[in-house]
Amino acid sequence: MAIILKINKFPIEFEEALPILRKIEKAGFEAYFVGGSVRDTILGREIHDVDIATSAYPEEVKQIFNRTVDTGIQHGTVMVLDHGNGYEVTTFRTESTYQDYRRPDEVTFVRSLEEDLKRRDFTINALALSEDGTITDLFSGLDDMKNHLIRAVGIADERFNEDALRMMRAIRFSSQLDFDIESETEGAIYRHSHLLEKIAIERIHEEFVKMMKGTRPNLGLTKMIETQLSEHVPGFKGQQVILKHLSELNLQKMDEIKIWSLFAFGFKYNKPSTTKFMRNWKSSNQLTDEVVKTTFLLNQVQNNQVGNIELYAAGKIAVVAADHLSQIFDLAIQPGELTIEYDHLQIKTKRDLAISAKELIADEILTPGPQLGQVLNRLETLVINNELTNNYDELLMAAKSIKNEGSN
Ligand SMILES: Nc1ccn([C@@H]2O[C@H](COP(=O)(O)OP(=O)(O)OP(=O)(O)O)[C@@H](O)[C@H]2O)c(=O)n1
Repeated sequence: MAIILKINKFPIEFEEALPILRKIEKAGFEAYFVGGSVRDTILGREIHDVDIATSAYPEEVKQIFNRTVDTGIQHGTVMVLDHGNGYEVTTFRTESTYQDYRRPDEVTFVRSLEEDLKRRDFTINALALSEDGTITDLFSGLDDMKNHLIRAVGIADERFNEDALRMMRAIRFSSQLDFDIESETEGAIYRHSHLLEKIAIERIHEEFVKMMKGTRPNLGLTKMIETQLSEHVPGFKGQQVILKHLSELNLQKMDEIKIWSLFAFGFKYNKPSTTKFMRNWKSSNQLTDEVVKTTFLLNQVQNNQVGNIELYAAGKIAVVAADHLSQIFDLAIQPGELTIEYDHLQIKTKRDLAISAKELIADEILTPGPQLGQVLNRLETLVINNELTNNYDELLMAAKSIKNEGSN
């Protein structure tokens, strides 16, 4: 069994950060790379943020470096600025500080790496990498990596009690890495699933989307149902049958709009219920708007009600999303059909009309007032439906006759 105990070549992100580790060590403290970047390096995945853990207390870190920012000093985190990069350097600590309702003063700083690794969530996230490439693996994280397992550090119930979001993180990692959840850990998620309701929805949202964008979203969704976590997130309660059905669809390559529309359409939501669902997940207005449009368009596809007006109202983003989802839900349209039809529309917004309000006034066809708006709306509809060509002269003539119709 080949266990890597030493890394021979650091990825560039670590190379660049090595002087930071060395400087801390030179001052007489310990310092390691920790967390996701170590995990992802060993797995050969791209790394994001380089996190450093140290035995130096925050005030000591600040003395070692010239340029630091107190990004989270009460949690023990100081940002060290170096050649345009910022590194989070965090003092070893025992308490989990992840729950928003915890007061920062509950954090206990310690000098021991072991104490720090012990309070981390999963064995694969509890590895420390030192400056010479040695990996400290106190909880068989490397074995678990080899066996593709997400396993809580120590007693799973304790880890989830410290921070219930970790249950969603387990499922997210399972989907991202295509790992299974070790059975003790999975059992603890099942027993503690209700604790998820204590967690800020924004944090759950983030993990949920990462899970759905992972390599195995189907696995993630199935695990959410099996562990009952799905019973404790907005809109999913009591929907196991539908969720199970959704978990069997092809969920690859979905962006956020498609992800949320998948559920809204799956739950047979109309416009107001989709909006409510999105609000409950604390989604941005922009995302909510696109999801509402996509879901509505999918309903129209299902009911065979899609014409140019519907495509125009939905807009390109929703049209593309609905095209993809129509295939996933096996609705009776061809791949890309909506997008092709949308692209053929003569205008995509009112601004594309070949005549403007200003020009109608300048040509003395109309004067400012409600009738002007009505005529423009009418022209817009006629052009969308290809009953008129979007050309200045044709629109001018049409505007005249619409006006005359109105005054007769
Ligand atoms: N609820 C949490 C969140 C984080 N951690 C620890 O803090 C590290 C960094 O956390 P974070 O940056 O949130 O996640 P990563 O594991 O780095 O994963 P990713 O970058 O993919 O989000 C984790 O690896 C883990 O050791 C934890 O124990 N419990």
